[in-house]
Amino acid sequence: MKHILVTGANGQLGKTFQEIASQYPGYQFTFTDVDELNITDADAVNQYLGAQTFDACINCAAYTAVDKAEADEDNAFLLNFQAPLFLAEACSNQGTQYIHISTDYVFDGKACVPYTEEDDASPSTIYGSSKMRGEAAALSANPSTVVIRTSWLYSKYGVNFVSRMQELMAEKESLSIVFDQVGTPTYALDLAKAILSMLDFKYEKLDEIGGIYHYSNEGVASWYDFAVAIKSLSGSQCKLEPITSEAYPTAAERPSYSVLNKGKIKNVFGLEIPYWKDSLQACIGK
Ligand SMILES: NC(=O)C1=CN([C@@H]2O[C@H](COP(=O)(O)OP(=O)(O)OC[C@H]3O[C@@H](n4cnc5c(N)ncnc54)[C@H](OP(=O)(O)O)[C@@H]3O)[C@@H](O)[C@H]2O)C=CC1
Ligand SMILES: Cc1cn([C@H]2C[C@H](O)[C@@H](COP(=O)(O)OP(=O)(O)O[C@H]3O[C@@H](C)C(=O)[C@@H](O)[C@H]3O)O2)c(=O)[nH]c1=O
Repeated sequence: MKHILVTGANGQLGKTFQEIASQYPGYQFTFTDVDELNITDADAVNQYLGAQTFDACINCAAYTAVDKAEADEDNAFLLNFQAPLFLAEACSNQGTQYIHISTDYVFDGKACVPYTEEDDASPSTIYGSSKMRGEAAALSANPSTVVIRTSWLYSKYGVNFVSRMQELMAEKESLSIVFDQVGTPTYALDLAKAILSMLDFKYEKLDEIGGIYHYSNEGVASWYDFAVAIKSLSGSQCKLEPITSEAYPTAAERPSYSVLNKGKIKNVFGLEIPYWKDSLQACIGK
């Protein structure tokens, strides 16, 4: 029986792991959030990982408020850079496989073909910079770290673009949504299952293939396209207007293109990835 520690377990990805845990009888899960294990406390992290034997630690905790981070740099870096370093070091000391989640926002968005793991990260936001530093710190302290970059995550838990759109569509007659930022939505349930199948598929060898992997759903969409699909699946009558980013100023400037190339994760782990609209239907239909 493999023992998996999930940190940040009350966030949307963490709750998704909680939802599916019973479908994986080969794994024993320990779920922690800040009250049980504050990952910004190095001593607490060392003690927690030293007190029990974990085969893997999946870190779902992060500072994810992209606009707020612009004026809250210290806290964003504490959670997204320092804390992953503490976890990666503690995992290395204990022989625990560290799985770290990162983001498409490490890219500046100037590309026009999907980003591979070899492409240079050059974030334009504090959130993206803090996540980029976190990836690098974890990999340098513990080269067997598996970093999974994902994008536009949604689920039935917490606040995300899908829940926000559904709420706004119910309140307003019309919404304006940017169409010049393009990426790929990712259903947290698909990501969680992919991570568990990675642990299962080549678990014995996982520590030999540390590095960065890209995972999102298949396909490409703008936020406007995403909103149109949410509207259609939710049966909303709200009018949606496509606008440019210039017409929707935000504290953090999002990448205009952040599609991830998933060739590596599919080749190494033999993953089959669902198309984003099918997964959206699976989420909203639930
Ligand atoms: N959301 C998205 O669209 C995307 C997310 N990602 C990445 O995916 C991962 C999961 O994101 P998501 O599930 O959306 O994140 P959430 O923001 O939903 O969840 C993060 C969780 O971490 C908890 N947390 C905060 N501080 C600490 C701490 N010091 N110690 C332990 N736990 C803490 C939060 O608690 P509290 O709420 O009380 O602060 C929350 O429960 C992150 O690494 C994120 O960067 C990547 C791409 C897209
Ligand atoms: C609510 C709203 C947003 N938007 C725009 C703003 C922004 O450019 C885009 C997305 O909005 P959000 O702020 O909801 O999403 P954002 O917080 O940028 O989402 C990001 O979160 C982090 C954690 C990640 O790692 C990324 O992969 C990505 O998922 O939609 C509109 O155009 N109209 C609207 O009414």
